[in-house]
Amino acid sequence: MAITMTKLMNMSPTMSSSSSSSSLTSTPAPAPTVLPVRTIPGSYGWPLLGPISDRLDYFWFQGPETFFRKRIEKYKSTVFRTNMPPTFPLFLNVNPNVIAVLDCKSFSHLFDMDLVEKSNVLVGDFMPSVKYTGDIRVCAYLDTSEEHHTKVKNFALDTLKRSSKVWVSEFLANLEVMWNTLEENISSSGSASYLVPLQKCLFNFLTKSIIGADPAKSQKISESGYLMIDKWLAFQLLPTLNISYLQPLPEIFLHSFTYPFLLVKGDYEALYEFVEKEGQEMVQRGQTEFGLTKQETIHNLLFILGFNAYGGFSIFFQSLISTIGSDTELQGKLRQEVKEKLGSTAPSYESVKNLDLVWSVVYETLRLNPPVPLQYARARKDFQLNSHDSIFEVKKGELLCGYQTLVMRDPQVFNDPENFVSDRFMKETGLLNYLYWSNGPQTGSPAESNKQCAAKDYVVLTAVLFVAYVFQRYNSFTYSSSAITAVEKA
Ligand code: HEM
Repeated sequence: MAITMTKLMNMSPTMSSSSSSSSLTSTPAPAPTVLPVRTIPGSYGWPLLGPISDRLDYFWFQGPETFFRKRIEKYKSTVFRTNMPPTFPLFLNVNPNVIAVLDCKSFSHLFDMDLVEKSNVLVGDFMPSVKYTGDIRVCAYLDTSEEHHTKVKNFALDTLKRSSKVWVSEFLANLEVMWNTLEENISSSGSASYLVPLQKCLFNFLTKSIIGADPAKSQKISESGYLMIDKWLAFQLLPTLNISYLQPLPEIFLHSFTYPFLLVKGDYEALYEFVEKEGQEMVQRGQTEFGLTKQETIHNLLFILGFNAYGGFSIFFQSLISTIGSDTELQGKLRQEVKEKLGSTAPSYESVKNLDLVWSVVYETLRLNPPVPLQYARARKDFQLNSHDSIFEVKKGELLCGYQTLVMRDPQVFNDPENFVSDRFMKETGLLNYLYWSNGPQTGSPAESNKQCAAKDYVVLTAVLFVAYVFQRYNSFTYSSSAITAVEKA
């Protein structure tokens, strides 16, 4: 077992309540060791030159993973100072200075809302223009101390609860359309790129479940709603997105300035009008039950639908499909479990509960490929930050930056951390305390008092339903670079 008692005892106090249920902590633990206080290593470099050199390393010469790994090696520390893009020359009002936190223990400080605040730091010190969200700071940019966060987070949680009546049926119905399309394309062209059918499936299912509106009611939205959201997301996030090919063109044209909202204004207004007209029940509920204005309700619903849900699932399902699609042995095991435990019973909340390997594979995919790899939070006050081996002094106002892709490979917590171990979460259930993809432990509960993803449980369940559906329908499928090239029906 990878986690020793001493290591668990030394985890941050932020882990206390959820960690205590871990099966790994059931025996008395030895007293925690006293850690040395260290100055945070690393530097921000010369003004202008330091940030631009770090930006070029991050996007071009090294890429995000090597960028962080090289600095861990250089400073012999998982906590250090560095710069994060976007930076100079045209981001003069963005401060790129951060403290990187790259192990499970230091990263968990990002969840302690007494120590950190999350106002406007969703993607770092840089914040896309509020024009993209109707001049409103939507939920994900609000700190827990703001009254509006309480209102909107509770609205989001309530929306999900209400959507649960149709969540599974809508998802399965749209999955059927997706796989029918893929089969037709394989028959006609020998191969089927899955991105567009997947995004159409996600857009339809999420719009019906979250907004309570049927995209089919508007020809424009049903044909290109998913594309409108893709563009809206891309223009907001371009300065922060890693694009590894065709360098230096991305550095010059995509990472050097912000893109005006004007480029997607027409699309966003069409989506707004659609929600206003077809999602009346939800729009009304936001106003009467949660005290939001009509505009606040619609812009928040659009952000939850487009950014949180559609954006998150689009990334996550691509890694789920490629992970399972590239491993025929794993497909055999999943098929066997689904056949034995589910048979021909339709996948539902209840019927998928005992698919232990499927759940473990979903968790392991989230561990190795966290869909939202970067998380930020600002120190609310001066405090001491612990890594596994040291204590560091953090000053009020400093920005912490966690890169989950490395945090989720913390060798102090995970055995064989770099490799995909399909049954990892079947063998060690206590590990769910250290699965952080949702900006909180998988054992935590999203609430108004924290910034954990409102759909923490829905996301995992939806992925389990996806795998169960696929292996009820097929014995196997063949995957090759973003395409399905063959399916063998069950
Ligand atoms: C695979 C899909 C998803 C992923 C990977 C994901 C991931 C995340 C992450 C990492 C955060 C925290 C961001 C931060 O503060 O740094 C977050 C917040 C949030 N997510 Fe999700 N999410 C997904 C799906 C959804 C869905 C389906 C919904 C709702 C229907 C949702 C609603 C929210 C909301 C409302 C917040 C803001 C929480 C707050 O401000 O307190 N997410 N999500």
